[in-house]
Amino acid sequence: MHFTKMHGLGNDFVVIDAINQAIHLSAEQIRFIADRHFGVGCDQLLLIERPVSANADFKYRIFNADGGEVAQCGNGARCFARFVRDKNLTDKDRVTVDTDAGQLLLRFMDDGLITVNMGVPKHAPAQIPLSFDAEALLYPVELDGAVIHFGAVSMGNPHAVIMVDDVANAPVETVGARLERHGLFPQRVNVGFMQIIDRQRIGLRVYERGAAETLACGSGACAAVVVGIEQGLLENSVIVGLPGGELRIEWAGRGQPVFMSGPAVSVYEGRIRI
Ligand SMILES: N[C@@H](CCC[C@H](N)C(=O)O)C(=O)O
Repeated sequence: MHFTKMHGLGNDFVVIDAINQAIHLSAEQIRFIADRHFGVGCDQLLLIERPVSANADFKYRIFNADGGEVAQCGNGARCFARFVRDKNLTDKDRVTVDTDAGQLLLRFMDDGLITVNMGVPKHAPAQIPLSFDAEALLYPVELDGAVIHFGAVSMGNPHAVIMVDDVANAPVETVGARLERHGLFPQRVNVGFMQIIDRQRIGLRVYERGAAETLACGSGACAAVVVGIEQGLLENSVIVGLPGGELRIEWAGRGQPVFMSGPAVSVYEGRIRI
């Protein structure tokens, strides 16, 4: 099986052309490929397939390192776009892709970055999903006797966002891991730790569902900015500083899509026998 190792701000991917190769991977095989000791190593594995809708160019599927299939991946979407152009699977400047979270529109920009229309965020608890009856700006959760408050939103995948004073020292591994599997989130959750630096800049670290902390999470960056704007703390265009680099996130408010702009890089080509 041929693959390309790619990354978006250090959030790394094994990307596989499943149009020109017959690929059927079990969850166990995906865990093996993603393993950093025995396999290739990656946060997510991406499969590029033929579209399912008449107006789309491709379909892409996303698997976390734990083997679970999920519906949304912002950094993966930019890598998908770079992959289909580099492999001459398309020469379009605007690409439409089917995902399990709906269609995404991707655009190659003159500055070399890729902008993704990440869709309209969903706020109702049932749509996240989150086990609260009523929607709120912040929800409480008790962990080890302490009450923590978080914002929550779906970007096609579930996100909880906790505000911190110092993102470098945020309890990402401990609180992130506990909240990822907390009973409040029936489909588990991605957990972001956001430090507001000013109204146009935040620092963010994300403990990802099915992958633990990554160097960057595109959908997590969108979720954090949406939560910050909803609370009146951020402008409509925000630079998100992640451990792996920066993304620009733009959101005009309720009912509008979120736009994410950032880089996507190919690292090497490889073959693996499975
Ligand atoms: N790294 C991704 C998100 C990947 C999926 C996520 N871990 C989930 O389970 O929803 C991104 O850049 O958005």
